[in-house]
Amino acid sequence: MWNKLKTYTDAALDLSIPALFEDAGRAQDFSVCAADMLFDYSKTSLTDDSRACLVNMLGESGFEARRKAMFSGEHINETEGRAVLHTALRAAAGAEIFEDGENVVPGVRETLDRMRAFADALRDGSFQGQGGAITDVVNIGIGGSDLGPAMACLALKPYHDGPRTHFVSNVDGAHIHDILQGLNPETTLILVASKTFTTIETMTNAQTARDWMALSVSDPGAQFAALSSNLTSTAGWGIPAERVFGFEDWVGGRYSLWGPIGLTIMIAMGADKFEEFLSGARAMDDHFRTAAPLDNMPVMLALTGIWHNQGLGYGTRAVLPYDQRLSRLPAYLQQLEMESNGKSVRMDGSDTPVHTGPVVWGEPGTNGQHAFYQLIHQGTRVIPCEFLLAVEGHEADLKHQHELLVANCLAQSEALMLGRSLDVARELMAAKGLDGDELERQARHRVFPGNRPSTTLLYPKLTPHMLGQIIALYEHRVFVEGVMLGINSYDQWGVELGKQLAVALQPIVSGEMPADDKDGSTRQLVDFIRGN
Ligand SMILES: O=P(O)(O)OC[C@H]1O[C@](O)(CO)[C@@H](O)[C@@H]1O
Repeated sequence: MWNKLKTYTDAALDLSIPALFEDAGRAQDFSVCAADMLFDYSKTSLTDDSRACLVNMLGESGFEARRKAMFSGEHINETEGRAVLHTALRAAAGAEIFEDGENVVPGVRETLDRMRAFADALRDGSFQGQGGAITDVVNIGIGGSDLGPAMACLALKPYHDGPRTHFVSNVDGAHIHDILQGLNPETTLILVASKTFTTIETMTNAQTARDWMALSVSDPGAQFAALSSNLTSTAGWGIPAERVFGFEDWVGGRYSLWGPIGLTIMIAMGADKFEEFLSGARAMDDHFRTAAPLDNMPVMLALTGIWHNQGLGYGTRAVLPYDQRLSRLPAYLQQLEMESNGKSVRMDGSDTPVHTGPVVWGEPGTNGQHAFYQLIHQGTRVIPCEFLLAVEGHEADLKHQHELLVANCLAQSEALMLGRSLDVARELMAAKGLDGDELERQARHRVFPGNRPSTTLLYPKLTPHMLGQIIALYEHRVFVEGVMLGINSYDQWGVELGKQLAVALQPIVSGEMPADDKDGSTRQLVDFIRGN
């Protein structure tokens, strides 16, 4: 399958992206409009033929059957024997989605109703802390139990009208110290967010929070709630069932913000707005399962990614939101994409013949422009850039700033594509009065190679509904890329080894055990740490 693509990628290396726009219809032909969004991938080297090849490869990968299998609750996470049904968390009330013969939607809606009642009680003050109404909520979780809700809470700040929300993830005591420092234990609620309820960072931080609270209130446990699928452990931790919000093992951690793990989002902006967030994701689900490939935004986002990474060998992908409130989106996508598609063995146990997921990274624009864009424009590596931009900001009184933001975003994709030729650079230097060798030397530094690919996702405004659409778009992109690669996007065995070794190293670090059986480097590090 991958050999077929090579014919087109070889040819693409000589293509001029600007020249492709001699076709007046290119911008429109190489874009997808759906659900009020525009995804423009025309500033890439994809052509009708290479795109058709990718669409054929998609068909050959068994994509349609796999998509159906996912939405209908089959156990497509084969290495863990689980269904992949995060889409059920945002299904409409009354929908029917079966897993092992049981319709899971009533259970999902029941949990959402319980979340709503709890969030309402916190927001209207009927749930009281030991010093009055809850003013602050701290979500203690890591990975998927942190990145999603933390990203979404920040993204939807204009909609916050509930208690303040905070996130603690790192086992580094500095994190919880700095967050708790400013809070009143009598009016703070702790949400322990952990699918497994065994993650050492989260359980350690939860204990620290309980100790902190016990210094000030008589019943610290009364201000704790749990978001988990391990109901035995939450009970063992003394959190009463009415404050435990559970979910099933068919929700992967990095896909879990649509249910109980999203409780912080619901508390911050209210259950109705949370429903709008879910409805956005649902709209993207409906689009993804019904639209033909060329009109299907997640599919085309994925095929563009495959073209750049597996096709042209560009190993990283920059995600560049021109939207300050999406500043945690790159970190969130790092887990979503790299934990999902960072594999090297296919479903059947064979090695993958091509690279799998790219390195995903990024920062919001315009900040990134003043940091790493230099390398993107003039460095030796080609880095496909994915711009995201809202047509309208929330700050009506700062419209001129939004216009500047928009202009910057468009300018970057234009500069990446068009570049600046040596002739133009020479003219610039001549206009500065240079000539001869010095003109030539200085001009060369001012050349931009151009022909650098980017895509742009435009959306009207970052509302709860729109954020739901955007996140679901990326979730489905990961799915499509995973299917084409033939890998399981829903396990994460690669995180296990380090966790096990950390447990074994802790008594060595603390000096309870010798480091004798460790390698020379680890022994040296331990000696240095102990010696200092
Ligand atoms: O929600 P839990 O079970 O604490 O897990 C947290 C995170 O840890 C991981 O298992 C990786 O270590 C992620 O997949 C997950 O999101």
